Amino acid sequence: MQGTVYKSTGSWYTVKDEDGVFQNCRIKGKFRLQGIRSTNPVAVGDRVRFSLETIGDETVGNIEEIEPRKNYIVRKSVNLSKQTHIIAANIDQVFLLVTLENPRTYPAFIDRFLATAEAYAIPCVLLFNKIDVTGDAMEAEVDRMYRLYSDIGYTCLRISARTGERVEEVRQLMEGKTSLFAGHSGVGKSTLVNTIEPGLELRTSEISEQHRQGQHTTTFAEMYDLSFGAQIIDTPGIKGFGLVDMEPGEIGDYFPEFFELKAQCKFNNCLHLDEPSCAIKDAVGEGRIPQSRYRSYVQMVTGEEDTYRQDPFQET
Ligand SMILES: Nc1nc2c(ncn2[C@@H]2O[C@H](COP(=O)(O)OP(=O)(O)OP(=O)(O)O)[C@@H](O)[C@H]2O)c(=O)[nH]1
Ligand SMILES: [Zn+2]
Repeated sequence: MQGTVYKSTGSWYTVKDEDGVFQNCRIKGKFRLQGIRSTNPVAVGDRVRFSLETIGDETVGNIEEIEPRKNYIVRKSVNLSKQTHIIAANIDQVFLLVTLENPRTYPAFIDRFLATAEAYAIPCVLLFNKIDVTGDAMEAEVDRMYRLYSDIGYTCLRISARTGERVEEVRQLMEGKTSLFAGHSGVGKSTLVNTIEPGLELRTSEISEQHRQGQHTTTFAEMYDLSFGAQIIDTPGIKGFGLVDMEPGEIGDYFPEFFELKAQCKFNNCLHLDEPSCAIKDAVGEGRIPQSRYRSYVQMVTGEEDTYRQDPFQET
C-alpha cells in the first residue's frame, strides 16, 4: 500500500492511505536515506509504501520504503551534534508572513529566509499581513517591499488575516498543495490559519529556543487536511526553517537576481565582495539590484550572525 505520513510520535507514524484511511504504522528494519544522518528516518510529508499486518485484534502497518523526497527541511539535533532531525518533507510551498510593525520584520530576515527556502528548493510566497492597520508611511514601505520582491520573481500578496481581505487568494494558492506558514511571533500565523479554516487549531506558537533546548523535547510536525483540498504542515516551535549549511560560494545562487547575472562576473568563483569586474556589484551600483538585498547577502557570506535584527534599509 501507499500513503502519506501525517504525524509521527517517534516510533509510530500516522499514514493516510490511498483510500483516505489513517493507518498506524511503524518501521521495519533500518533505513538509510539519501546519505542524511538523521534522528528520524521517516518524516511528516513522506510518501511511503507499507504493508498491513494483523497482530491479535490490532492491525498495524509496516513501512517498508520511502519514496524519494522532493525536498525536506531539517533541524540540527539538540543532543547529537552531527545528526539532523527532519522536520517535514515534500513541501509544495511556504508562506512567509511579514509585518512592518508589531512585530517588525527586517529585510535581512526575509532575505535569509528566502535564500534558505531556495536552498531547500521550496517555493516561497510573501504575505504582507495586517494591511488593515498600516498608516500612510507604512503603506509606502509595504508597497516598496512588495515591488522589490515581486520584481525578483516572488509571489507577494497584501492581506489582512483579521478582516479576511484577500485571504481568498491565499486559499486559491493553497488548493491541491501542501503548505507551511512561517514568520515572526505575532505576525498573524494563527489568525490567518483560522480565517482560512475556522476551527483548526494549530500549534504554530513559537517556543523560545532556550526553553525548547532546556526541556530536550523533540517537537514533531503534523499535517492537516483542509476542507477545500489543501494540506497544512504545522511545525510547532519553529518560526522559520532550520538552518541549512551553505558554503559561501553557493549563497549567491540562492539570490535569484544574483544567480541570473553571475556568469557576467570576471571570475567564475566570484563571491561578489571585493573582486574586480563583478556584475553583481555593478548591478547594485546601478540600482538594478536593491542595496538591501546585497547587504543581506554580504551578511550571510561573511557570517555576521544575528545582525539581521538591524535594519539594512536604514542608512548609517
Ligand atoms: N489588525 C490586525 N491584527 C492582526 C492581523 N492578523 C493578526 N493580528 C493580530 O496580531 C496578534 C498576533 O496574531 P497571531 O495570529 O497570534 O500571531 P502568530 O504569528 O500566530 O504568533 P505566534 O503564535 O506567537 O507565532 C493578534 O493580536 C492578532 O489578532 C491583521 O490582519 N490585522
Ligand atoms: Zn561577482
